[in-house]
Amino acid sequence: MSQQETYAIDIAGVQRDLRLFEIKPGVRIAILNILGDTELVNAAAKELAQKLSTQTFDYLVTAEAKSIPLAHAISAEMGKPYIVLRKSYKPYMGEALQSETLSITTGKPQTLFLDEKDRASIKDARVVLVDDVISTGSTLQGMRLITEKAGAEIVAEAAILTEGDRAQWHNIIALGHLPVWVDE
Ligand SMILES: O=P(O)(O)OC[C@H]1O[C@H](OP(=O)(O)OP(=O)(O)O)[C@H](O)[C@@H]1O
Ligand SMILES: Nc1ncnc2[nH]cnc12
Repeated sequence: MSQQETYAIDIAGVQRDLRLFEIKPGVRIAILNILGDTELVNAAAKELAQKLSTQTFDYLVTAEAKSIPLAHAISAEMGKPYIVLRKSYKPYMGEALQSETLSITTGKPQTLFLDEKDRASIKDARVVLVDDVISTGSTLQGMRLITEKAGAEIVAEAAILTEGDRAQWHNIIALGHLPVWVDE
């Protein structure tokens, strides 16, 4: 196993040393946590907004939690509203739609909920799905299922970084890619 503890990356002109973390025995990923990192969020949002500028859409859609500031910043750049799929249900969400995910970082199922008011907003709308990192794609798949169930059309999918199997993610609008380190 490599002794490397961090992974250096340039994201939209911002340098960061991402901490390597063993998510399961023999498998390590470089953790990107954009919460609180205003410089990185704003730089990434600006570049992603530029890449999305050719798309005609009504809403950005993201999943709680770490990618919320990214969706907010892209929304501010592009003047388009955003919707957050929540990971716990509150009674005020009414007849919410739900779908199950299993992200690489969490290792156990999580449920995404689309509030009934947001569900009404995206019916027949054109949406762009946004995530901070797309790794196994489980969160992305959950977002796809729930937005399609709500009657939205997905016109693009964007992330700051993709991760792992690069070939899977050639249709994703992204600013870079992260390896996954697997012990021999
Ligand atoms: O492609 P996947 O394997 O699904 O992984 C990607 C997801 O994993 C992380 O979220 P996490 O589950 O850690 O939740 P959090 O943002 O609420 O911390 C990340 O923010 C993505 O949403
Ligand atoms: N490298 C990573 N950092 C933070 N969240 C992630 N979710 C999936 N891969 C991730």
